[in-house]
Amino acid sequence: MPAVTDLALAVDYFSTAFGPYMGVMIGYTAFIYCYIRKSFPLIALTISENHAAINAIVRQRNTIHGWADVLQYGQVKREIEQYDPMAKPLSDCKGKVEFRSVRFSYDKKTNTLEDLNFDVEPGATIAVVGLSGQGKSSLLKLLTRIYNPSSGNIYIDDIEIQSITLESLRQNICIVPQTVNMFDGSIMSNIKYARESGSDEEAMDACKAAGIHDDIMKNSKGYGTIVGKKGIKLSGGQEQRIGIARAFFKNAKILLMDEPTSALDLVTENIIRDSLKTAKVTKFIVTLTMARDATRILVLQDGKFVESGTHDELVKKQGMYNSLWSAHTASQSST
Ligand SMILES: Nc1ncnc2c1ncn2[C@@H]1O[C@H](COP(=O)(O)OP(=O)(O)OP(=O)(O)O)[C@@H](O)[C@H]1O
Repeated sequence: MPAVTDLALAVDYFSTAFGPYMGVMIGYTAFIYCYIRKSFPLIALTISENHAAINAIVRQRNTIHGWADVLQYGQVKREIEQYDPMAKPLSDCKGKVEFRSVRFSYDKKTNTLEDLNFDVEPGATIAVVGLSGQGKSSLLKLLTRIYNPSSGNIYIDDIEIQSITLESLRQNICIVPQTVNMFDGSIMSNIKYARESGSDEEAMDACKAAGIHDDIMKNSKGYGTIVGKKGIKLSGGQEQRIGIARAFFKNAKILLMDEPTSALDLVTENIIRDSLKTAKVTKFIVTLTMARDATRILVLQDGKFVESGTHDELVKKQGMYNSLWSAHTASQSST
């Protein structure tokens, strides 16, 4: 029942921003608008992947600027929704991914990504690394069709992704974003909204794999503990692990992790690394800390791949990856 979830999320979020009466009105209006446009994922995606923008609106409470942000974001979504009317759902996704001559520009003037070519076999792990602002997150946004490439094509299982319905594409991809969105509700509902048909046991297994189960059980109400505005405040690291648990629980064939361990201690990071090694899904990981486990590391500089290989190969090469890795290990040993 994704439509019900979208409606509940819409009402909940708009109520937080605009008060209960306006929130219900705006939430319902937005829901009906999305229904008409056959785009249920719009609200859910806006909320889940653009948590920072929505939270900024919540913090500003009721300002007209907040609305402008929502509408502007909706504009981006509308552009993307102009996909092939003949688009079909992706059935039995294997998780093979291909980028062919992909170029992308946010402003149609400067290229953020240039001529990207690579293949990923099902179940492989790709680490995308580079300095800040080189285009790592942008690459992931193209795969989820938050944006379309300016030119070139992206394929999943040899099917061009613009020929796949947006809903189906996103059902087969799960994302651990840099900032994890928690909504008011129990920990269990925060995990299970990723896949409503999943069981409580599966949710708990996902939490064990993400190293958050023991923390949850320390609360007297366990998985029934309410988080968010009406309940306990989770630490950044706990939120991040809930985000990872959600992704494991969704059990999609392609997993995208955008700096998933930035707020985690070494022990928890190792639990997650072990879980990822056994997960039989295609993984894109944007973080240096986990790059050494990757089947292949792609080093991005100024929107282009400048190096590609395994950790050992790239360390031997003494190039950009080696510099990043040396700086990373030096910073780890000094903390
Ligand atoms: N929505 C946007 N509109 C315009 N430019 C953007 C947008 N998002 C990112 N950029 C620009 O695109 C470039 C690549 O950004 P991106 O976030 O992909 O880099 P990154 O390698 O993931 O960086 P970081 O490690 O800091 O997250 C940057 O110059 C950034 O300023």
